[in-house]
Amino acid sequence: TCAFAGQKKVLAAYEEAVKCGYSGARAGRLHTPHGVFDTPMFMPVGTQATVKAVSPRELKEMGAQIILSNTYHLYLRPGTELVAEAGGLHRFMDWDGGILTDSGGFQVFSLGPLRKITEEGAAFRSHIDGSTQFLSPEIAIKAQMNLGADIIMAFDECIPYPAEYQYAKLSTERTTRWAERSQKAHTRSGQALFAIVQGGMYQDLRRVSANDLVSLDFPGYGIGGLSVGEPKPVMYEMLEQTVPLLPENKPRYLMGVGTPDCLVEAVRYGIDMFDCVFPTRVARNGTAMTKSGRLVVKNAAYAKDFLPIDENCGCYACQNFSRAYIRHLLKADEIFGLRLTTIHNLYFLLDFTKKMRQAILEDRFLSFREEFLAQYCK
Ligand SMILES: Nc1nc2c(CCNCC3CCCCC3)c3[nH]c(NCCc4ccccc4)nc3cc2c(=O)[nH]1
Ligand SMILES: [Zn+2]
Repeated sequence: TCAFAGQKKVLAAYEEAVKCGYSGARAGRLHTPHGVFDTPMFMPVGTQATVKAVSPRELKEMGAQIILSNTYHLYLRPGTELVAEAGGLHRFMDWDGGILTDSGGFQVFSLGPLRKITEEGAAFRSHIDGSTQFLSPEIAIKAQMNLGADIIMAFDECIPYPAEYQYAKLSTERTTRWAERSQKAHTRSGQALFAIVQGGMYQDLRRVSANDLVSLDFPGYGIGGLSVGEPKPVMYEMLEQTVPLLPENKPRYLMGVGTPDCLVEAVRYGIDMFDCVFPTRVARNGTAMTKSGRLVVKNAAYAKDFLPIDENCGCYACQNFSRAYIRHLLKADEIFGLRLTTIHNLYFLLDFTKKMRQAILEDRFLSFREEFLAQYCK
């Protein structure tokens, strides 16, 4: 099971926080069949059963605990039965840490060119061969049981932004019915099924969604329908409305959020888990993440810069190579260049969540947040 046990709540800081502004920040431990993991945590994304350009050994070395994979992609190719025959995702990709799979809801609505949503589920065209496919709560849960992740997600609709109130209401109610169907279809013990809170950008719908899903009693909760183009203050407002309604002793997973300024704000509201393609995606076009913002190492300015991307960074790229060298590799289309920027960006975010955890445990999270935000330009 996936119990959120042994969470350490530093009451003194919270008391202080409550007086000068809400802080639900917490440092917890997540129990799964593949280990006990520290939160807050960033989860590297491996869409097709690989975190692009890095090996499982390098992921372990940089401190990755749980990685993501995607039901939508693996269902289309190579097929989830094949992965089950291979012994499941952990065996297939040689990863013995934690794995979380998304249910495919988001990808169907964001990748699928054609999409028709009914009470039954979602019809879409495969982005690989254009064939017509169909996903429902039952199909998505069966696929995730085949893949064998430690944490799986209920089949949901990520409401687009902006959306009319009426549409958001109907979709959120349907997502709750889909969560119940996901729960009924989930028969694999030792595997945790998280529900996903929706509600668009409407406070009342967010509260109804959270309350309905809490009464269905899941071991953890994703917060969906955010980071879909809404202004950041709106995202924070939705978090403020939603997170306090979720059980304190269960993990909260903010889906698709991955820049450090958003992570530190979300942790303040009580989020424990994050995933985002951002760090690996921008790495592949030569952008490195640093505590003062982004550094486009491909720029001519770094042609003769023999310093590392970040001299205080402990990652393999910063310990051994210069900006000039990495820029040269990227300009020469050398795969090793992408590997180095990816390793740096993943290490940066994994290390950032470790630093937030330490700050929470030492009663200094709010000052950590202030200092970080002062230095980080979006
Ligand atoms: N079920 C579900 N998933 C969501 C996701 C996918 C989370 N990442 C899965 C991961 C699995 C492995 C393959 C990759 C995806 C979201 N991602 C975002 N924003 C990302 C916004 C973004 C940020 C940077 C770059 C691109 C997009 N909002 C999301 C909302 C939902 C949601 O309501 N329901
Ligand atoms: Zn580095």
